[in-house]
Amino acid sequence: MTQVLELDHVSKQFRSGGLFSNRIVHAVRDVSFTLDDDNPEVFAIVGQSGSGKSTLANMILGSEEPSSGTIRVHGEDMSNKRSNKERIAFMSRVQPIFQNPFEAFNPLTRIDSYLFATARRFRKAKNRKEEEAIADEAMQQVGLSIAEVRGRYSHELSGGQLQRIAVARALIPKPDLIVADEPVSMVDASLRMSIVNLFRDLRDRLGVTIIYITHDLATAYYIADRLIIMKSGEVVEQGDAREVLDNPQHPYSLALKNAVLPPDPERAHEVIALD
Ligand SMILES: Nc1ncnc2c1ncn2[C@@H]1O[C@H](COP(=O)(O)OP(=O)(O)OP(=O)(O)O)[C@@H](O)[C@H]1O
Repeated sequence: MTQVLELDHVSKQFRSGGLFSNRIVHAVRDVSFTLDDDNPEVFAIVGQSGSGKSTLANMILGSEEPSSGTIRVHGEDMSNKRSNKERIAFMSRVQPIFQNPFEAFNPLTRIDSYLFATARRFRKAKNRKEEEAIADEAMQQVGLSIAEVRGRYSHELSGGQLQRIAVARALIPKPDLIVADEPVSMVDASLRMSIVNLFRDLRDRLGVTIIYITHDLATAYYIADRLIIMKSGEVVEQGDAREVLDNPQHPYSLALKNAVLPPDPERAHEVIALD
């Protein structure tokens, strides 16, 4: 069995409070998990603000180095990959979706040009016709088309549409892992369900593994196959999402569940829509 991603005792410390401060923040402590290649899943990383979720995401995306431990993508240790060619090969396999779709797209740049540039960079599109075909294929995967955004700018589109376009852009390199950091928290509540459903759909149709990072147990319960719950940088609970959330063992998971999930968690989707 091969692994899309393997975290092996990964930790990250930051020095906080300036150059001469000795205060150390343990943002991530000794986190290990694996995501198998032949079993695409939605894997949720759940925790409240400051629990270390984004630091973990940044390390998986290669934008932060672990202080200790190893991250392997398809068995390769990412910390050795330094050349531009190696970076592009890595990025084509692991793609990010960020929290704020309005920040992901420059207001002065046409939306379609982002998709075309990604098609040139990652799929070697040689002319506009090839760029259009690749961009349209990705847009169709998220229920849109290139015709709908041609010549338009980010302020002309809703947060929900922009987040779908961000997903389309992430699909262009044909990744096998998408790391989505709080992807619905800035999207209108009425559109959240359609975005979380899209992740499940991509898992099933394209076999993409999704790391879904959230503070929101309701969406995690609704879409995740497995999850880890983080507190102060540590994994306090992990396993099958339904099993963990139906019967949390750690007091923190229990408190989190009582705070956000309805008494009947099968109705989690109602909370997501009404939030
Ligand atoms: N570059 C940094 N320098 C110093 N401390 C940092 C840095 N990045 C994160 N931290 C600290 O590490 C801890 C974990 O932060 P992180 O952003 O990973 O948490 P989070 O769960 O993603 O929270 P949020 O949802 O608010 O982003 C916090 O105490 C944070 O202040």
